Amino acid sequence: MANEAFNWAYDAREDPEAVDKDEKPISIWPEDLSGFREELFAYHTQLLQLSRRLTRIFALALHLPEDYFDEYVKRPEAGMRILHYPEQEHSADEQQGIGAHTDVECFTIVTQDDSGGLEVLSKSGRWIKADPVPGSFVVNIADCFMRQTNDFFVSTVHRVINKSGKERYSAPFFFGFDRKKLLEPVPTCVSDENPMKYPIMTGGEYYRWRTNKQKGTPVEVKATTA
Ligand SMILES: O=C(O)CCC(=O)C(=O)O
Ligand SMILES: [Fe+2]
Repeated sequence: MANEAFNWAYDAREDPEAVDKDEKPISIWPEDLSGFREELFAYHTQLLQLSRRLTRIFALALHLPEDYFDEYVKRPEAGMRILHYPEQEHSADEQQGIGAHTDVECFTIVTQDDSGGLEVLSKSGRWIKADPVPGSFVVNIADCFMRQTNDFFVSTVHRVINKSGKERYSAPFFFGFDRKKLLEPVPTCVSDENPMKYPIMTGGEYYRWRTNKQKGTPVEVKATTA
């Protein structure tokens, strides 16, 4: 086994800025683990608020008004996963914890223990260790943000190989924009010389296309023209 995980999704009841507190939650939680949901959401809510702040910093970095993404993060996507990578006997060809991939949403905040094992692909095609630094996170750009910035921000290809000889724990937080909104290019990332490279669709349409693609089911998604 390469890893085992527990996943959960955004829950309006745990979002201090929720626009619709009555939105029905979708995640299923174990009933017999006292404090499990509460403890995880205490952390999740902090990361949610940090992510909203990060979108303001990203907006400034893109030479946009600071509040440019505020409308996109009123009802954000905010899935989280706690992962356990068992101690592994590894050989050269069978050492993957998670194979090379990019994440789907806007960006991912990764909390990891001190085992190491997360690697990111550099522009020159070399794997670089994203070694854990105490008190810091790894933040990876993901595909929706790459689309919206027309490749100005590039998704980080990453993988995990647990070579530590002990168990590894991590907790990625996947932050994305409101799925109902169009993944329109931000104005500072398109021009006559640099037209939009991607068909424009909502975050929800894109997500469905991506997850079906991963399952190997070919689907047609019609691009919505802005
Ligand atoms: O375990 C990690 O450090 C990263 C996990 C990851 O890339 C993922 O779950 O998408
Ligand atoms: Fe990932």
